[in-house]
Amino acid sequence: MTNSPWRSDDRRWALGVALCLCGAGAAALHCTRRRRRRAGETQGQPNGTRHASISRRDSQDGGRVRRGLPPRHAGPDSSGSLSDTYPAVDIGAVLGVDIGGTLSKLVYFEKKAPSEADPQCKPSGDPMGKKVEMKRTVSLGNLHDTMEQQEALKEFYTFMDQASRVGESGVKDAHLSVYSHALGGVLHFFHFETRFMDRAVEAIANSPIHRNIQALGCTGGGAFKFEESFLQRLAVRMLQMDEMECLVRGMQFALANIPEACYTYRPPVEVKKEGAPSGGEAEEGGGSGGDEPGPDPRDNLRNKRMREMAEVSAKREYTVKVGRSIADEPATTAYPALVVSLGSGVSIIKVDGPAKFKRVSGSSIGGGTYWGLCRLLTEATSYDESLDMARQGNSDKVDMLVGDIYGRGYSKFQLSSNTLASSFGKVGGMEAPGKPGSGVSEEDLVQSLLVMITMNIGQVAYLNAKLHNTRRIYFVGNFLRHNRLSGQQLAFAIDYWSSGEMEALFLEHEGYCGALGSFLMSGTEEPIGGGAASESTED
Ligand SMILES: Nc1ncnc2c1ncn2[C@@H]1O[C@H](COP(=O)(O)OP(=O)(O)O)[C@@H](O)[C@H]1O
Ligand SMILES: CC(C)(COP(=O)(O)O)[C@@H](O)C(=O)NCCC(=O)O
Repeated sequence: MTNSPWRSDDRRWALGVALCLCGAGAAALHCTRRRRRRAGETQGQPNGTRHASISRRDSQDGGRVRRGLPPRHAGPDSSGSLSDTYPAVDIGAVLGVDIGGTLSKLVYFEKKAPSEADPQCKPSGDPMGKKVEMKRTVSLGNLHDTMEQQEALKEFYTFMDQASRVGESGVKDAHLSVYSHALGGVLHFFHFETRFMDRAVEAIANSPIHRNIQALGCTGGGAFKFEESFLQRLAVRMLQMDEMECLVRGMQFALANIPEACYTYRPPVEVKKEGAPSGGEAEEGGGSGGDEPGPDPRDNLRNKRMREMAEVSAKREYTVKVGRSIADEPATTAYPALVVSLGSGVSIIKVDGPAKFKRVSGSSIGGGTYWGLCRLLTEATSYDESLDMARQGNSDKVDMLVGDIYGRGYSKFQLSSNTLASSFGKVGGMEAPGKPGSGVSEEDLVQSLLVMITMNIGQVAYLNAKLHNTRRIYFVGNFLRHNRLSGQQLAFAIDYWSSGEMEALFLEHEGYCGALGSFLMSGTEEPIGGGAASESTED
């Protein structure tokens, strides 16, 4: 791609912010130079201590690991010049970053009285989130102590307000902003593509915001990959945190503190039976398709539920989004649960209790696979566009169905004629696939691809849930962003394969759990080593 979201907007950012902040940009440049020098000095310390030693796991304190931000070091730098004194400000505590293989996610916190913010967020008591109280308010409490801190925060929030949309890639997900009573303020969410990280770093270096950030909580692979460039270019230290732990912590916090954080999809026929929510697309479920063989008395449909689902599966209609407040259920039903992270790749985590988890499996066929193949197969210029295309396509044009092979359904094993038998299976038999006149559109291809990747993830998730005896499967990650189709498919597949024993669950803040966890954890002090939270090893 030749378009550069960051480059095209660098000037706008810097100019806008400089104008708005009455020349703060120039001060920032001066400060950047000082900080760069300072970073160089840190690296050259005689004892060879590198900045990486700031990693939170390294600083032991009486048998505990201090996870809070390291103390700010205001005062003269090594030149001894007071005029070169570093600003006695560090607002890094309001930030949490998750730098993944494809997307970089930022969560930032803005302290507000409930009356100042939309009262969207009331504490709830989801058992999956119980006892996951973060002592985050401890470090947030000091943030407004001085005028300098307040000015720095104001500057930062102004900057982020202006950055609500940066070029093609930077997006503030304003619809996800939420008030947290537990934290006493609003959580905001922002993301951009990691491939633009170098340009993002340059844009930030040329803006005033980094000068008041000395260290910030960071997770994801990029916390390691970009550590050096953050330090050298911005003099910002990354406090590295494990991505699985952040993911679980962030998710548990969201479930416990954000009402309506969790939902699933159900078939209209089922929702209607239970009482359809207002606006639900309830309608009668159809039969199993006109070309189906009649019921075979020997078939082994296990029960009525299974038969109903086979009917629904014929139409693949898990279309109704249903809020899932599981707060009133006993905590015993909340665990164990499976968390499936649909990022560039797929990670599967078994959660046994608050902050008690283990990474049990993974798959390289994930969101990155979908988006990569999509770029090869179509002209889609953005992820969102590709999903809009998928919604318009007809994957049956390229997929081979059971009916294409049997000429009917395979009733002995409850495979209806429109069950997907082979993704892209028809293409092999086409005269000139991909050529004009083949009758296959990009929309058809991308829908087939989306279903293929989704079903593969669903199957890996289901088998792991079976293996680890988990009834609930939480699907998170940005593959589910702007992507109802995959959510609906997963809800259907998990329900169908498990004969209604398991449930697929989703989060409104699906892509931000890791960044949220990194924000929350960068202010906590907790024992590690032997603690369940550090149990993030594979089987
Ligand atoms: N704007 C986008 N650009 C690229 N991929 C996107 C975008 N929005 C969602 N995605 C999907 O989300 C995936 C990345 O999910 P994410 O949870 O952020 O993982 P990671 O941490 O590996 O970046 C991509 O592989 C893609 O499938
Ligand atoms: C390496 C990762 C943990 C990185 O996380 P991501 O940026 O994809 O969210 C993930 O891509 C993954 O688990 N991949 C699959 C590795 C495996 O086969 O288990």
